[in-house]
Amino acid sequence: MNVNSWLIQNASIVGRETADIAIENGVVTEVGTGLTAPEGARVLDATGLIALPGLVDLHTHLREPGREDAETVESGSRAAALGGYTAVCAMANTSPVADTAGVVEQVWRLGRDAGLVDVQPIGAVTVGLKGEHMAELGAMADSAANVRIFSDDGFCVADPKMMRRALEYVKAFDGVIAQHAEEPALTAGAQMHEGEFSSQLGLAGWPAVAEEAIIARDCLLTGHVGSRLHVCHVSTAGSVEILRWAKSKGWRVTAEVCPHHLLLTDERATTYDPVNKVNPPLRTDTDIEALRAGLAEGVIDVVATDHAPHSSEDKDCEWAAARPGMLGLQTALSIVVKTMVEPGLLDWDGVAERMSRRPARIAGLDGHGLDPAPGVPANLTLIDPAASWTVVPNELASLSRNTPYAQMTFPATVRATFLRGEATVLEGKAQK
Ligand SMILES: NC(=O)N[C@@H](CC(=O)O)C(=O)O
Ligand SMILES: [Zn+2]
Ligand SMILES: [Zn+2]
Repeated sequence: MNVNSWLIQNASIVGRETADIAIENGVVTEVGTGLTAPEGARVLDATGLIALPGLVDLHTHLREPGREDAETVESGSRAAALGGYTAVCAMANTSPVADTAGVVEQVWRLGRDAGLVDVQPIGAVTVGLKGEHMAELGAMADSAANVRIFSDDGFCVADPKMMRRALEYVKAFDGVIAQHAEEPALTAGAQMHEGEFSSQLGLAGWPAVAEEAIIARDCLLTGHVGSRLHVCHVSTAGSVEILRWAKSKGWRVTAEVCPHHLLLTDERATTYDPVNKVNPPLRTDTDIEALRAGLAEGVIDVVATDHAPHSSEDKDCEWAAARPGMLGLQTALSIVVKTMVEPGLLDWDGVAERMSRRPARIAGLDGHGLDPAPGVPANLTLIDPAASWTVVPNELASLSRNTPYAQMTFPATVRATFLRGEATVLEGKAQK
């Protein structure tokens, strides 16, 4: 038996026609009806399931090196595979920071050894994420990790001159600067969204303008320099308007929204449960509506998880002391189904576009984000759209437990995930 050869029968291909998918040695060889199994192949009955190109996450925090108690490359990879992902981009805010060829190669190797998803390291823009000196972007790009996205995520590249230089530098290899848009002078001490609830609770607010001012500035810089900007975790209605304007200029700007910003509001802070503390913070119903519309329209290109595991010592404390961030990899698809597919804002092709094809294109991940067709690497996920599930924190694959969705029931489950024909998930269970 060849572990990378399969006949997947009766799957709905990206929500369209029902067909069989034949996979030989990790590559799709045929898509059609009544196919015979390749030699040595295993057969999987996918009646009622939807086959999507494997999901690609542009924004994942694995905590290795440095905080292996919160997540390792392997545990995060497992959570990703269970969430339907075949590739994740690993943020640079590790310890040490991924600001050298050595560290990005280490993360890349750990991902390859875990073998559950392709782990594509993101490199830091500045040394130690400090915003003072540019990191060795070229050396990271030329390394075995082949870095194309650079980000100081967790922190904003606040100095406009540094941002301009970084945008200019990455043009040489068609790289992207992914910005955590937060004007630090406007968010000092901030604990949650600045609005009705922050006044009520007496917590320092994080105003929408702190995000919007940086996005507007960076769009202008990118337009001026002719480089590529990607905006991380867009969270406000005003940001969507600015992005629409920047795109109308033809500037090379892309943007992501996180599932939690499509579903949860700042009212969650009234629980004082730090599981709801995240950066940028949960916003308002008006923002949610604009983010959903922007994602449907394509002003926001992709859904990214910002999976941010934190140990209980960093989360089970009072609100002000807790680290911001929440788990995301295993719930992202279900939340997109709930917030976008069920209300009729996206169909399955739209989901494939925003969770697989576009993120793969932005990250330059060849072999990902491709619909099943002869000759394409078999990176696939099989979804049961009719099933539902309830989030039980202890059952998640992450080493951390900081999900805001405990005991919530969501539509759609991931039944199987294939990485180059190897089943990383079968019957909803991780295979290693
Ligand atoms: N989103 C968060 O609240 N936290 C992220 C950093 C970040 O994405 O800004 C983390 O690394 O924990
Ligand atoms: Zn961030
Ligand atoms: Zn992040």
